[in-house]
Amino acid sequence: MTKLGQTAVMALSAILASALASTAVSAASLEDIKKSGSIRIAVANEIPYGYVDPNGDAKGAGPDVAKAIMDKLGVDKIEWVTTNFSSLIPGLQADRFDMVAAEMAIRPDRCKQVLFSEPNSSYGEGLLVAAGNPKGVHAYSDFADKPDLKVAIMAGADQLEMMQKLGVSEGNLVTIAANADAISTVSTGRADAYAATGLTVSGLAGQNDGVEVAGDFVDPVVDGQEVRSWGGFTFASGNEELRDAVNEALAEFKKTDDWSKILTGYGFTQADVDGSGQRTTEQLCTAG
Ligand SMILES: CC1=N[C@H](C(=O)O)[C@@H](O)CN1
Repeated sequence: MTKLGQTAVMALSAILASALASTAVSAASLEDIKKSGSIRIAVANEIPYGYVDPNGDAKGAGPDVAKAIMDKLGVDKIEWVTTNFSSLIPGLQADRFDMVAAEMAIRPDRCKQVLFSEPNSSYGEGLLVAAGNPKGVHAYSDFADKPDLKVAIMAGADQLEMMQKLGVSEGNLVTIAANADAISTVSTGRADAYAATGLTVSGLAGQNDGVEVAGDFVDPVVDGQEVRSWGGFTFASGNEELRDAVNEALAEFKKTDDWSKILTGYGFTQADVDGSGQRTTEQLCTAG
């Protein structure tokens, strides 16, 4: 390329970069939120983490704690947004909402894309199977050991990485768009089980007689450790002020009985509640 050509290409790249920068969306700041008295918070309709019930009321460990936090911050109005789990991070990045209250697991790959509060919860894994567990599935590793078995996972959820680490091949994975699709996927035999958190699975099993929680469940061991997740509130990168204000209010609220009552009221065990304080977000974001 001639020198003139190179200069033209560089000039064009600079124009493109500045055009892209000017269209980049920036999240509502803590100041904006306090001034308007209103915040947009997303959930992924997953009982008991975050969901909007048929009356339009937001419920779950994330929303109930978020309501208490917003009260402390003097934010009167919460506009609840429901979206698929896989759209939570892109939605924050596109400024569709200011915060996520889905108890999304704090993981290093996600910490590179968004900000997390300190943990609000901790939880383990489970399996949803068809009534009577016709294939006798009891562990995530079954899907690696018995190649004819298929397991459903929700798009964007961390069970994908667990299955990959356990050696489950792509062909044995059935990806569903939303948690609500799990019941039909499992009861019709499209997949032999749905892998999700233990509480997600019991929430679904309680909704339909065609499915049940796999009994004698063997907790998955990945990278030599039994899988445990720590859920937190999520914010767009750059929105540290909002994250810090939420962290401050959360730390205070976690000292109260109201906080633990919210969690146990949604089925979290005392070990889940106590476990939430056993990791910091920094530790979880930098875990190997
Ligand atoms: C609350 C929750 N946690 C996991 C995750 O963060 O990927 C998934 O199981 C989806 N739902």
